[in-house]
Amino acid sequence: MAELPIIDLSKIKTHRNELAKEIVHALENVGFLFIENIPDLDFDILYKCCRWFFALPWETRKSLMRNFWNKESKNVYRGYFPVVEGEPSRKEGFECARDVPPGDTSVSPKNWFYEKSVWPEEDGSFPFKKNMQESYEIFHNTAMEILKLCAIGLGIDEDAFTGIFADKPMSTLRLMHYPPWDGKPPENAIIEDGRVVTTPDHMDSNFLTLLNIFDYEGLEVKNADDQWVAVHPRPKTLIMNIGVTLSRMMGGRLKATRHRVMDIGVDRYSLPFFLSPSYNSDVGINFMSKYEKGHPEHVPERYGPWVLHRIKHEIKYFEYRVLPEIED
Ligand SMILES: O=C(O)CCC(=O)C(=O)O
Ligand SMILES: [Fe+2]
Repeated sequence: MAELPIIDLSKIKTHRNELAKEIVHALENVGFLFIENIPDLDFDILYKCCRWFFALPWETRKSLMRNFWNKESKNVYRGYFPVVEGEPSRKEGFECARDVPPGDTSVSPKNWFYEKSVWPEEDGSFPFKKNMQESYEIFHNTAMEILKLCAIGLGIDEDAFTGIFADKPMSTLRLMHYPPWDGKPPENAIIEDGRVVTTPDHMDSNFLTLLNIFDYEGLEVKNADDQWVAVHPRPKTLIMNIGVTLSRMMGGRLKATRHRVMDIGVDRYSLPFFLSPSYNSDVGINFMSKYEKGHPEHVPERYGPWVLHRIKHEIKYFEYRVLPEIED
């Protein structure tokens, strides 16, 4: 695979069916694509958000740390997670989301997936919270437009997918910083050919990911011939892939492609938006049988419990295996 397919969103009104077919074709084959000409998205602001946050004093980052790493914190899920020595995933991150509207009593207080985002104090020189909240909404809207195209390309109702995000999506906007290894990397970060990973081989668990890699190399995806291929950054372009949730609903017809990040020897920043359905929405298998005859019967399944089990007990990435269970 040479380059990833490129979807030009400036054609969204004029070439709707064409784009829809291109997206579905890309998801049926490569599973990764570039998205360019995204309305309203300011890549310079996104980069500034990364640089601003990770330049904050350690004490400030620590005060936003999840409760697992800082017992003085109340936040379990949102906020800051630190670099954990000995992990093959060498990154610190900051995660935020759209808060549930005040007074919404439909969410159990024990359901930490919906806890309020925590924010660092600002001195007025850079509107970090405002930029992050606005960017979250731009990513969300972009994802909804893409999912409409995806449905059109599959020949089903345009809103077949968007409905499960209408009420309280569990999406996350994450800033990431990969600092260079401090000395020798741990054995579990060294792969077959002696090279070093900073995010090991994985598939995303959520529904769809929109990723910014700025000007950084390092991302690799596995192609249909089972070869790792480098994704070179393109200016002002997002990388899109789907997660296991959507792939599983589609019986594997749309591909959740394996990917990893290689050590590039210097600080690396990236910014993924992990689009995730609402906790109670149905992401069960055989989704297409809701729209077409000839598929095995759809089996309803709630997103929240399914994804918690997957990230905590099956995948066990360091930032997720520490999460508590949810009784609901
Ligand atoms: O940092 C990157 O380029 C990709 C990170 C990634 O794949 C992830 O966080 O799921
Ligand atoms: Fe990923």
